[in-house]
Amino acid sequence: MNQAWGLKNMFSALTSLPGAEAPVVNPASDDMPVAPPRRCRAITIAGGKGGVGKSTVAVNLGMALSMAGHDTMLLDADMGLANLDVLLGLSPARHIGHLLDGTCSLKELMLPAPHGLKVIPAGSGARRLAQLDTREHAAVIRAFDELPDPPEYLLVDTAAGVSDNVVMFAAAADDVVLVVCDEPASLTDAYALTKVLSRDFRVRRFHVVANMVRHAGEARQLYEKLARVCDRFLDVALDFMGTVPYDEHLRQAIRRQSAVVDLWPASRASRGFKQMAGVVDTWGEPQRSGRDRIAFFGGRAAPDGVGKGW
Ligand SMILES: Nc1ncnc2c1ncn2[C@@H]1O[C@H](COP(=O)(O)OP(=O)(O)OP(=O)(O)O)[C@@H](O)[C@H]1O
Repeated sequence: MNQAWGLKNMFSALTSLPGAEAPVVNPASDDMPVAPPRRCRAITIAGGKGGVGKSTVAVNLGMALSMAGHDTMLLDADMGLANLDVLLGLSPARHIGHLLDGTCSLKELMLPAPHGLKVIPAGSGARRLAQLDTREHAAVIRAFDELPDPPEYLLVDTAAGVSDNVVMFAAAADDVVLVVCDEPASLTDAYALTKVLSRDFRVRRFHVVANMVRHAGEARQLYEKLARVCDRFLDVALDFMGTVPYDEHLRQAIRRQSAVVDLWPASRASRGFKQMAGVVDTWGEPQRSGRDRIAFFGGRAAPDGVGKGW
């Protein structure tokens, strides 16, 4: 089996509720079918370049989805340099490393954030975590299978660059969001990531968020620049997902270790995040299922050396 394709379907499979395809019979009414439970939609937030606002978008889009009544989970996949817990003022006692060494479950790792958002912290300052191999990343992805009640949305915040960590989580997700801002390196790095994901992992669709936008028209220009070069050289489709204006409220919210959508819901940035949450809500359920592909990682023991010296 092509590994990339396997992973892509795996993530969807592992975050799907058991029995998601089959109509469920309501026990109260003998044979009256009820709607099957909704599948989890896994959305990876990437961008290539550091500092473009990936974590900011992940936290605020995640909380905007929660505020809109969606069961939402945020996974910090910036292993070794985690910062979502800091952005939200959370104090994790454990991290993904403890999940990998088997000393806690995904559910035990989960931290509650405001408005019902759930956060899975990655751990900071552990070099070993920043060097997870393919099997270890796969084990993290597989751990979602343990969740008896997967969320409606799983947002995955990734690191900068095109490391294995970033491409595995992006390739495994249902959607990839590219966060860009008006800096030449942001567009070239976003293009490089798009190229790797499309060429090596067959990711064909990307959603673009223009961040730190300072004037009307800048967001569209950014999107069009990236779309033009991708159209010319890659076999991908890009859609424009939304805009976050440059907004000092965001920096103040970070200093107060809170999400701007929580502290200042009427700010310009918050309005951008809420619009984006509305866009995500139109995507509906992921089409892919592939529960049978769970066997791809099934039965693998914890990789050697995992959990030593976090
Ligand atoms: N729309 C915005 N308006 C003002 N400041 C912003 C905006 N978006 C992000 N920032 C600021 O830019 C900085 C970088 O943001 P963030 O940490 O989210 O980027 P990142 O892409 O996740 O970075 P890294 O790759 O290093 O993890 C932060 O100080 C954040 O407050």
